[in-house]
Amino acid sequence: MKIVIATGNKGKIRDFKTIFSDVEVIGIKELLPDFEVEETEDTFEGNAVLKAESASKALGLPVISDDSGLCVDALDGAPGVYSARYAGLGASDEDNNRKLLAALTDVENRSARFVCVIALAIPGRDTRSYVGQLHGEILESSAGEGGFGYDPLFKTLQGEHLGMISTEQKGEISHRRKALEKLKHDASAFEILLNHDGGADK
Ligand SMILES: O=c1nc[nH]c2c1ncn2[C@H]1C[C@H](O)[C@@H](COP(=O)(O)OP(=O)(O)OP(=O)(O)O)O1
Ligand SMILES: [Mg+2]
Repeated sequence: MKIVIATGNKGKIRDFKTIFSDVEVIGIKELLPDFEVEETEDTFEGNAVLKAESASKALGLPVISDDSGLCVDALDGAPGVYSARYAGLGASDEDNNRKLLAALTDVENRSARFVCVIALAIPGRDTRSYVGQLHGEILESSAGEGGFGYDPLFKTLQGEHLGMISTEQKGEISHRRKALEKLKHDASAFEILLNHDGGADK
């Protein structure tokens, strides 16, 4: 079984591979090295749909995408859908993390949540999407080397530091896991996603 994911983010692909241990996960760049989609929508769902539909159309196959980010209460939900470009276009995770810590200097309310929207595009069908969230807080400084993106700055409500736990542990609790569970519960759609040949012969 194979699943194509319309993402160029290696951290997301690693998360998906861990969560889907019994399915082969293929990043879109393995099939279409130049795949890029401009994220022009102002919601996670909107951008997730853009990415999934564009990849599905290009391949003629069912595809999932992931649009995700970090919403900080004290910043009115920022960086939100702009999480990847918070410190500017082409910003690194380190640049974004530095900017976030600076924005929260002396801020007491550090509550935040990760949001993940997975869209499933199937040729000839309406695209569906599934949301998962993980609540927690932003640390005063980074902790651990694990994960990707904003993980080293995040502690869950249950006290797990995402930069200090394994990919397997993150895969049990993450916003990405929660969105995927919803997709799995949409059994007929999930069935179609799994029962195709993920472009291996293309
Ligand atoms: O579990 C996570 N742990 C830490 N950080 C995370 C996570 N999930 C998303 N994030 C951050 C990374 C990036 O700054 C932004 C996603 O932006 P987003 O546009 O969805 O992804 P992206 O541009 O890296 O790859 P792509 O669009 O090809 O899927 O949120
Ligand atoms: Mg992106």
